[in-house]
This record gives sequence, C-alpha cells and structure tokens, in this order.
Amino acid sequence: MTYGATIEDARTPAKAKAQLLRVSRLRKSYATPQGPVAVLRGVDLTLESGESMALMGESGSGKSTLLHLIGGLDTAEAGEILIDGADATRLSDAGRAALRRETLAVVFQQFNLIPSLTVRANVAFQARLAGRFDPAWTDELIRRLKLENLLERYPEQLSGGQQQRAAIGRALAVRPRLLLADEPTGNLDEATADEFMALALDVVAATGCGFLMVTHSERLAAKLQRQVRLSAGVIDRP
Ligand SMILES: Nc1ncnc2c1ncn2[C@@H]1O[C@H](COP(=O)(O)OP(=O)(O)OP(=O)(O)O)[C@@H](O)[C@H]1O
Repeated sequence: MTYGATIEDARTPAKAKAQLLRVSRLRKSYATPQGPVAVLRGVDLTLESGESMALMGESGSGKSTLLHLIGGLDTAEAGEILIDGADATRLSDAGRAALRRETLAVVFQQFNLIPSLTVRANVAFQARLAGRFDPAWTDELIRRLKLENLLERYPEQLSGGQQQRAAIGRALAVRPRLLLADEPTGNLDEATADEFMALALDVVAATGCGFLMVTHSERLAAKLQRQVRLSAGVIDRP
C-alpha cells in the first residue's frame, strides 16, 4: 500500500487474516504499602490484523495496565506479548522504542501533546518521525476531526475535547499496524465520539490494522467486532 493515498484510495482487497497480537500468561503486580498486589494474573488475548476489540471491565480491573504493557510503556513480570511475531517483552529499550515508533499508535486518557508544537505539528509529529507523513491523509484526518480552525494553536490554548481530537489525529496519521486507545472518547461529546469510532473503523478497514480500545461504554463497545472483559486479573471467556 502506498501512503500517498487517501483512505478511499487505500482500501485494499481483504487479505488473509494474520495474527497481529498475542498476549500469553501476562502477569503484573504493583508494590503497595501493604505488599505487592497482583493486577494481571495470567492474561491471554489475541487480535488479528483488521480486527477491532473492546476491552471492558470494572474500574481498577487493570485495563490501562494491560494497554501500557502492550504499548511498551511498562514491563511485565511474566508472560509474552507477541506483536507481528516478535516478543515485545524481550526487546531492548531501543527495540521497544522502534516498535512504538513504527508499529504502534497509542491514544491515552492523558493526551501527551507536545506543548511547544502547534496542533498542525503535533498531528504530523509521529508520522514524520516514522517516515510515514502523508499530506493528503493528514488533511483528511484534520477535516474529519474538525481541527481546521485550530491548526496554529498550541495545546494549552485548547479545551480537553480539542486536545483529545488532536491526539487522535496524531495517532491515526501514522496509519499504525496496531492502534491502542484507552478511553479515547472520554472528553468528547457523543457526536464527536461517534465520529472518532467511524474514523478508527475506516482506518481498520482500509489499512488492515488491529484496534484495541478500552472503554466503559457498552454503546461504543458494540461498534467493535469483539468485546472482552477483564475481571479478577484475567480475561473472561465470552
Ligand atoms: N503505579 C501503580 N502503583 C500501584 N498501583 C497501581 C499503579 N497503577 C495502577 N495501580 C493499581 O492497579 C489497579 C489497576 O489499575 P488500572 O489503571 O490498570 O485499572 P483500569 O481498569 O484501567 O481502571 P479505570 O477503568 O478506573 O481506568 C488499580 O487497583 C490501581 O490502583
């Protein structure tokens, strides 16, 4: 696929599904004053290319912890995270950084926009770093996320919802192999949340990426192909 195409041009015939993500027996505890608390107690999860999945579960059940581990932002005590067949838990720091740059895009609850860059530069930032900046695609994202009139502003000049839209644009501009999102619509009104979901699912269909999204919303979860629930440190079997 060329990255010089808009999303409609980029739609490719359905490819055979390939396993993009396999999480096996993943364990993670946190130290607390009362001793270690096991949050993930042997999580198993698979996601194929072109597949979308909602990760649900009660507050404190470990959803963000799992996403952080998959995204290479924290390390597990035991278990495997295979991304495109490579074990992310055994990569060097440099290998993990390359994986984050070239394969993954992450939308977190905290937007992590770069304060010294305008919205325009923030949206393009990760795509430029990965050598995948595509002006036509970026323009389409800017239009669909209604960022046109905010492009020259800095993050501190934006509302929470506007920052969230810019962070979503930055993640999608990369056209990642694996899109991870932790409550990405938490600061958005219902119409904008729906627009994000439609956009993310368009990206999944057009590029065959995998999409794993943490949400508390049954309504949004129902828009994704699969729904799984984290409970007592493991994924409930559907
Ligand atoms: N750095 C940390 N140190 C100690 N405990 C932590 C740390 N981070 C998370 N926890 C604990 O681990 C558990 C899981 O947290 P996590 O943020 O993964 O849950 P969550 O399912 O994403 O919750 P929510 O839906 O409220 O965002 C919680 O009990 C939390 O208090």
